[in-house]
Amino acid sequence: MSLQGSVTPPGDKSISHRAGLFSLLASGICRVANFSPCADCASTLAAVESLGGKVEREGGEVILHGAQGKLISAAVDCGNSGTTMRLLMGLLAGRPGSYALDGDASLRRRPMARVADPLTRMGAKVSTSEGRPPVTIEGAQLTGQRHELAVASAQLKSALLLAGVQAVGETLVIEPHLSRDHTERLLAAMGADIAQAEGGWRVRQSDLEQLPRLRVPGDVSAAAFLLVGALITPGSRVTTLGVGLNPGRVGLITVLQRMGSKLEVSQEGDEPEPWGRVSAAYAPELKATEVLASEIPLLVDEVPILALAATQAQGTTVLRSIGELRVKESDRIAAIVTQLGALGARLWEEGDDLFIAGPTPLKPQGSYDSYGDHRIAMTLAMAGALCGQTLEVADAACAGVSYPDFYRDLEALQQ
Ligand SMILES: O=C(O)C1=C[C@@H](OP(=O)(O)O)[C@@H](O)[C@H](O)C1
Ligand SMILES: C=C(OP(=O)(O)O)C(=O)O
Repeated sequence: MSLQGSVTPPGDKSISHRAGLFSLLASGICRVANFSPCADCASTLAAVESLGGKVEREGGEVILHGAQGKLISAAVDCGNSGTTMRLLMGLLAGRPGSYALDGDASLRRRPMARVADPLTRMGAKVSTSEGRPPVTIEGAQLTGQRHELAVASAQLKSALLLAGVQAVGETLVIEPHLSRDHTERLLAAMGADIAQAEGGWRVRQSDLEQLPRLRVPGDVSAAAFLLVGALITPGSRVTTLGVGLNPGRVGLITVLQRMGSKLEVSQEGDEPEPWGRVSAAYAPELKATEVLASEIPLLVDEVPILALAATQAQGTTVLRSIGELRVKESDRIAAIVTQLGALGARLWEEGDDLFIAGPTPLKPQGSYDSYGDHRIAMTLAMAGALCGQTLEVADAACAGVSYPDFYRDLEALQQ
């Protein structure tokens, strides 16, 4: 069965989170079109409301009423969403009040000390449970600091910039490798005093004003599953429409092009960020590649689906320094190795590097596990599509964490 046709993926999850959360600090009213319908962004909107922000929904748009930093002390459930929790930590650290942040069993396993420690240096009063959620915050007056991050993480960088925009003095954030810059772009558009400096970003205390309108581009990380499906499934051609093309998010496209795939990208607009269409056609002669540590943040959520593509490429693909994947919704390295391995793929880990030898025909037998991780569930669904069958996957419905209509869109493409 091939994949044929076009798909409009949901609004970008990262940008939707930021639009929702930043309204807590800003004045004005923002009408957001194409806000992501995913469960993670629903957690963000619920968090905004529990902290005193006003959110309305009208004709498919989300209307955010700026709370101007006047928040209410609250216990906030961040669900499965690391972005919600980490960005809120930075945002709430500078607000007067007491806040408690918690989440589901997966989020409770994820590291938060990487955010709590630098915030503490800025004067924040943050406590964690041995570096993990639940997190409590007593708002305090923050002081700007210079931060050189040990990990390239847009969530950590964003938390510190959100603290910095409320802090006395200058805050500088320098990453080991560049990561997505949605926070920097949106803060600048909302009037923040933010600029590039010393290879990172510096920010000063600023009043923020919401954009009156914001149209969220489609989520390229959601599109990625269907595009890779088309590349590896004979006879396929899929176009994804209206997807975000932020340079910090298109690492998968660059790597797949290097592997010899037929991927076409055409930019059609640049508001609020570059966006356009991406088409993929079956590529029978994919070649293995080496993906460098500096490229990983640009495709961090696409590693599972890139690993599936690599099982169909000639030679051994190496993904360097992907240790961050161990602390996502599941240990994604373990999940990829066991689940793709159970399908017959030849892949192994060496330290924080992942090796995938191809091409290997995949042969479904028995049942598979998503570990409750949406990116693993969707990767397994695309492996099934390649094999022309629907795999039995435990908790396949967790795809809704980022892409609620994923199975409907996949089915519509299957010919
Ligand atoms: O900033 C963001 O919106 C995100 C950043 C990434 O996490 P890290 O920055 O922690 O790697 C990514 O995995 C996550 O899905 C969304
Ligand atoms: C890691 C992810 O999200 P978060 O960190 O926000 O839970 C993801 O969407 O793959």
